[in-house]
Amino acid sequence: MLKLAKKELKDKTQWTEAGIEPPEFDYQNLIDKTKANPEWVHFGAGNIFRAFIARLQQELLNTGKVETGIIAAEGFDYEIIDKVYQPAENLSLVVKMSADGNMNKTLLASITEALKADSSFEKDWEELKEIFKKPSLKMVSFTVTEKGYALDNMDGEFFSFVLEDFEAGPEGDLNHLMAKVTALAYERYQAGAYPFAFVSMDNCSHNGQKLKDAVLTVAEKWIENGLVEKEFIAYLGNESKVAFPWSMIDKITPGPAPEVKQKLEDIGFKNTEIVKTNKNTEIAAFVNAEAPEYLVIEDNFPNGKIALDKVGAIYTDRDTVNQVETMKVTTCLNPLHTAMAVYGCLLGHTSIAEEMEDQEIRALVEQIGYKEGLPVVVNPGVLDPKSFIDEVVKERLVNPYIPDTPQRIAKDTSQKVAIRFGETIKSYRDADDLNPADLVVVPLAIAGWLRYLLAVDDQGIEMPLSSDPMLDELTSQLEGIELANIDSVGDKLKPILANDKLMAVDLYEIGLGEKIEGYFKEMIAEEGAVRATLKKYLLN
Ligand SMILES: NC(=O)c1ccc[n+]([C@@H]2O[C@H](COP(=O)([O-])OP(=O)(O)OC[C@H]3O[C@@H](n4cnc5c(N)ncnc54)[C@H](O)[C@@H]3O)[C@@H](O)[C@H]2O)c1
Ligand SMILES: O=P(O)(O)OC[C@@H](O)[C@@H](O)[C@H](O)[C@H](O)CO
Repeated sequence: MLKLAKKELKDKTQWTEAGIEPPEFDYQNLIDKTKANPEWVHFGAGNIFRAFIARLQQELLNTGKVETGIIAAEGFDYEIIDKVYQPAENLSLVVKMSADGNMNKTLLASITEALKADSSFEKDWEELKEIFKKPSLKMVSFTVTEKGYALDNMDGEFFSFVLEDFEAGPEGDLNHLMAKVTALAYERYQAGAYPFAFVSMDNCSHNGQKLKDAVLTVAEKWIENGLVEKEFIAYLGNESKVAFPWSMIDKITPGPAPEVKQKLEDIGFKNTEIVKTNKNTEIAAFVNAEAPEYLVIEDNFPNGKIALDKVGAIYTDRDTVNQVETMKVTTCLNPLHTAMAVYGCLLGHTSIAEEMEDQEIRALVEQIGYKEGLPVVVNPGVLDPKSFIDEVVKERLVNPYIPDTPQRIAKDTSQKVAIRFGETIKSYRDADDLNPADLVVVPLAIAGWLRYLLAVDDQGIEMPLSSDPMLDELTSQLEGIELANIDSVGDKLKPILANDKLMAVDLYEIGLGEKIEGYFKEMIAEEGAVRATLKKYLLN
């Protein structure tokens, strides 16, 4: 039976006959070896982790280049483990969607355990502590979204549940993931101060620094409160002991799609239930993603590195990672995505590939990338920005088989605006021959996001907003703004556009605040005004 279960792995033929590539190693043996000498723990057991990261490890396992698997840890959304990992005995199906419609299917068996990282799940938490005490541990990686690292709000105040963690110390019942992983690092420190690397693989600018800052902040507060010895910070700050390599990861991995579920059911695959958890993760035992993929990691691993460079990843120096990441996250992919997400929702789209057939959206994407982004990109050498953006625009976003939606990408936009648009704005501010006030498409994207937050589409019909930790705060700031009533805007946009944490800079100080207010007002003038505004600024 094509069911994800250890016993079904024994009959390899049933999988190959169904066009599914089974693992070429003994899963139970892998589980035992990994338990004895764990090398890799990954936090954030979501979609990209299985589609890309764990799949690379499977390729290494298939060819005998590594001998242990990955231990998945989930420190936020425990339903993922209960509803997806446990019923499938930690196995998954990875479906790669090519542009010709071909679905390449892999039975993923490189994840050996899935643990809930919280002291309320005593057995799992104790096991994680034991894993962190093992000298063999090389890498602890993360795909936990930008908000997974945030200890404070937009006003720079620590969240109340983080303040509780500062008081509780490593032995307490911790709330925030960053406090939990600091507590686990403390276990390792006490066990022998063994070396290892903490690797963020999230789409945040300078992701390694972001992770390091969060972990060090927690550790400093614990020292201040007399909860751990001050030598702990020296261990965390010593790069030959604990490194925080930077990385860039790229592979468009939408949530599990109904059309893929149907195709899998058609071949008799059983684990097709799609779950939406109470914490808004859309997940299934199968994961669907595009074929292109890029993983660039700073080569800084004090306890040795996994041979990911044998399966396409690039290990390089920090400056190069920074340039590649800046290229992808701040100019050549993610800003295009965020702009087309908010405008796509406003214009009634539910598919990214379909949006690329909408001439205003296509112009938006092309101009934000080629016209305003590309001029400030530094060529990182290992990837060429022009070829990269060409592939994004001409091959990836248009692939009709990638079931991606503007609604997925619009999630958590408040956490991303500063990075995806703010970095380009700063580059224009800092360049001698450029002026941020001359930008058109980047401010149009920001105005589009504010227009999106009104939760009414371009036809004047109410639309649901994707989840975002700042949704209540932002929508209440915009309360009272009405379509076809420009006066209702008043000063309501000002605190948002002037917030340098949200926007990366005070947009009024660099001459963009009023411009964005103007675009916003044009877009609420009447029904259809969003499209008319895009036409006016992009197609003339
Ligand atoms: N999906 C993609 O196309 C893609 C591509 C490149 C990079 N990424 C990066 O990976 C991240 C996750 O993407 P995904 O596809 O796995 O998403 P997903 O929704 O499938 O999983 C999100 C994961 O993040 C965890 N998480 C969410 N909020 C958290 C919080 N506040 N604290 C701790 N953990 C939290 C969830 O529990 C879950 O494990 C993205 O935000 C991005 O930074 C994703
Ligand atoms: O994952 P996020 O929330 O940071 O951003 C949404 C998408 O833009 C993103 O997931 C892309 O698909 C990804 O960055 C492609 O590599």
